[in-house]
Amino acid sequence: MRSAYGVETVRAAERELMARLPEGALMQRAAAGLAAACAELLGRVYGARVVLLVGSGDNGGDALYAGARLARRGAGVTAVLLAPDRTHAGGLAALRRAGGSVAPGRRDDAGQGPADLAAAERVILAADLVVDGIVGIGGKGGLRPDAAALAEVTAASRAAVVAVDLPSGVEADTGEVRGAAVRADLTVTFGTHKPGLLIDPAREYAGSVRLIDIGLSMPDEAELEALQHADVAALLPVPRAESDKYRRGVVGIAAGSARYPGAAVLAVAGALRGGAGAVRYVGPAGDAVIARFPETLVSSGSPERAGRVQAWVVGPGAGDDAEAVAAVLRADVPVLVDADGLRLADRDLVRARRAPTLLTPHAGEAAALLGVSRDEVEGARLHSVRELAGRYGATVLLKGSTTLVASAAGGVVRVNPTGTSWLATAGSGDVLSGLTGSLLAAGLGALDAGSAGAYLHGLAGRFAADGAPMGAHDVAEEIRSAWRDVVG
Ligand SMILES: NC(=O)C1=CN([C@@H]2O[C@H](COP(=O)(O)OP(=O)(O)OC[C@H]3O[C@@H](n4cnc5c(N)ncnc54)[C@H](O)[C@@H]3O)[C@@H](O)[C@H]2O)[C@@H](O)CC1
Ligand SMILES: Nc1ncnc2c1ncn2[C@@H]1O[C@H](COP(=O)(O)OP(=O)(O)O)[C@@H](O)[C@H]1O
Ligand SMILES: [K+]
Repeated sequence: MRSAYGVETVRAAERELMARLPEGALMQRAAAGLAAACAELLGRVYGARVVLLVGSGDNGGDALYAGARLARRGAGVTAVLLAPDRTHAGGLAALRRAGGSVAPGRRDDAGQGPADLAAAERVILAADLVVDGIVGIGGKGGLRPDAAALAEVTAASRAAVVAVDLPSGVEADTGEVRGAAVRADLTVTFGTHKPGLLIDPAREYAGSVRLIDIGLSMPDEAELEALQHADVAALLPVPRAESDKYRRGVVGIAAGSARYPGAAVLAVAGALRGGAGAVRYVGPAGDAVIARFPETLVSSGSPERAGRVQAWVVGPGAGDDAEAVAAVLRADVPVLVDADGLRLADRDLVRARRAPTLLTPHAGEAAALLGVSRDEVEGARLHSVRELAGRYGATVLLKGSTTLVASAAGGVVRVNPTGTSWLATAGSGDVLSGLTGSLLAAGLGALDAGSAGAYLHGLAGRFAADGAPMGAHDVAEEIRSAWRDVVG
């Protein structure tokens, strides 16, 4: 399990540890890890041109001490100071002792003003490596103009960019990015991941992320967590000697329409690979389903008369069949609502349910449910998924470049680490809903089913694409390889 904690929790853990350590020890640990990562990225430190972007807090202090270490190994290190009078004094002294220099300030005489942008631009454009120590977990709001200008110059440079703790300009707690932010190739983060490093759009700015252990001990419950293979393997159902098809769970799929029979086929394709013992299909696309998957138990008419199921999936390609959605929501078993079902589901009916409900919107569907724009959802995924979960009293899986799963009761949010943008292909969401519904039928809770489903689906997408375009049915076919990879 990879866990991420918000700023307040990190600060509390830092305070607790700092009280037991000599002053400055934590910053030295951070700087040592940062310098080692920079050296590795550079390959050859001696003679490398390194520029430090230094803000007024301890994030800048980390950059300065790391820069001093690199200077001692022969790099030419120049610091660009955003606020010379508030620069970390110890870090700046260490850099100077090691032979590093400071880019000229705006007042030519003593060079004491904030960095002159033209001078900063010259050194940044000539650098091999830029170390972004503008701001870390102390950041508030979008970058101020001076800092934003440096982020923009850095983007124009061909230097490798290493962000200290976080790319400056991204929100640590949410993954939101308001205005300019530094785009890093590598982010070296300290003590623990922060939610912003795992959630888009901020995640994209972070590049690859390296975690440096500085000895913090974090609470058991994280704010955000990403399952790994072993966590998913422990959740996946395995048939035992006493299993039969009913005991393994029957998943009902109420999906598809005369117009969209393919959605039914794809949802069934996912469900057949999700661990339930049988898949029932109810709806107008029975012929298409049975032609492709003869093992499906097919019926038409109302879901209420389809026979017993342990979980329902409703909505993919369902058109306007509001009655089928209402009938499924009245069933006292776990229900997954996707696609058209989201539009048709009555919120009070969802809220009144006693069995678990899992809603699986993409950003556009979530936007419609929340009454905001798609951009707002994509810019604030964590907020959006929590808000929807609260409003509907349901577990919500928000799909997209960062898939998140949140429970109605709050608590930890799961982020899926396996996704791939190749999954942005018509019908792949239908496969996900079938697969995840099958996991619900097999007995997983809604948070676990959603996160294990997204995990397998992401992995299957990677296997199916393997660097080339693929269709949603290819994803369904690779679920079995993904499953084997996870449990193997
Ligand atoms: N507290 C600790 O024990 C440790 C902290 N470490 C480092 O310290 C950082 C936190 O340091 P600080 O609390 O000093 O905070 P930061 O250095 O992250 O940021 C605070 C400074 O940035 C400025 N600032 C805030 N928002 C800004 C914006 N939007 N645009 C431009 N400037 C802005 C503020 O004026 C303030 O001076 C961590 O991210 C990490 O890099 C590490 O050295 C490890 C140990
Ligand atoms: N840019 C992306 N990166 C990673 N995964 C994505 C991206 N875009 C879409 N996906 C995934 O692809 C699937 C698409 O689902 P959905 O939007 O419901 O499509 P459809 O309705 O056509 O089935 C979801 O699992 C989603 O998380
Ligand atoms: K930073």
